[in-house]
Amino acid sequence: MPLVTSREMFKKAYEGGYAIGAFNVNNMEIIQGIVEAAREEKAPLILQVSAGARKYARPIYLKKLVEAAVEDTGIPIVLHLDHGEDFEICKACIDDGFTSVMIDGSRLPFEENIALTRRVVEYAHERGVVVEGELGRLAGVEDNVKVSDREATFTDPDQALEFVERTGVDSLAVAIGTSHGAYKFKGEAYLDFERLKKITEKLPGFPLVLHGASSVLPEYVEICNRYGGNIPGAQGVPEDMLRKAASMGVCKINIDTDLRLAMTATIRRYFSENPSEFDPRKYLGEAREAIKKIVRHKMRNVLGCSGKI
Ligand SMILES: O=C(CO)COP(=O)(O)O
Ligand SMILES: O=C[C@H](O)COP(=O)(O)O
Ligand SMILES: [Zn+2]
Ligand SMILES: [Zn+2]
Repeated sequence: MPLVTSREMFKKAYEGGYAIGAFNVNNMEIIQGIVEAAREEKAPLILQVSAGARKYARPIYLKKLVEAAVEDTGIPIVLHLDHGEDFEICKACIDDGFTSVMIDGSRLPFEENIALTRRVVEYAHERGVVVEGELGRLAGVEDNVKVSDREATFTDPDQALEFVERTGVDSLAVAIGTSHGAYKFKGEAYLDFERLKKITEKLPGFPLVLHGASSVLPEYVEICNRYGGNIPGAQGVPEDMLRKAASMGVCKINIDTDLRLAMTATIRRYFSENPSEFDPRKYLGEAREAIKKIVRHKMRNVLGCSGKI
């Protein structure tokens, strides 16, 4: 099966009240860990590539690795651009064979976000590619710009409807209190489910996307810190909140930080317990296993997409 778009996946996910996991990829071990999990869970999958990932691995390497994953596993995989900041990067990815792109105009004034998103949608749809837009701003570090909690603005439900109608996007990332990275909440975790409900009511049947959805599992934070790391107070989105979001029109749930933490915790522990080992295959192999384990857990116990191929 070749790369697919998310159109059918989202339709089924919406109707079934579950979400598809969108996992960020940066190298071979991460890709292999994720796709092995998806294969064993029989789960549809979105692999997403950020501008930073393209810069790190170089576009052709990621593309070829994902192609290998598609050929090797035969599962439906979407190749998605995460947080495309301008028309040019979206065009480059579309021309390169991506089946989905995100144009992130959320930093722009409403009208400019609409104009930019509309332009990407026209280019993408002519080529059979789907587009995710974003309205509202997440707190935390995004696009290399620090957005303070104060400036973060949640998605307005009326604007969401107007945005979708005027741009023709296929899915919409909304801001309801999540943020990127490992420090999502200072006190108790809070997501604005009332707002999510209003957005869903304005856009019935329309797939929504939740960014910044890592749970920052205490187990991995603890291992990082025990073996020389220094990430005190890291906190993510509780998994039952993600389950709830998935039952309320959120069809795509973005996870990157949890994979980074699992990988780093595993490698830190390996180095500490095996000081004389220096074969990268040993520690990267364990890191790949850790990624597979956490992705299987997410699919089966949180997103609900296991067995949905
Ligand atoms: O939203 C994300 C990628 O677009 C990832 O969010 P996390 O930092 O919570 O993993
Ligand atoms: O949303 C951000 C993702 O976690 C990707 O992060 P990155 O830009 O460092 O690759
Ligand atoms: Zn954004
Ligand atoms: Zn994001």
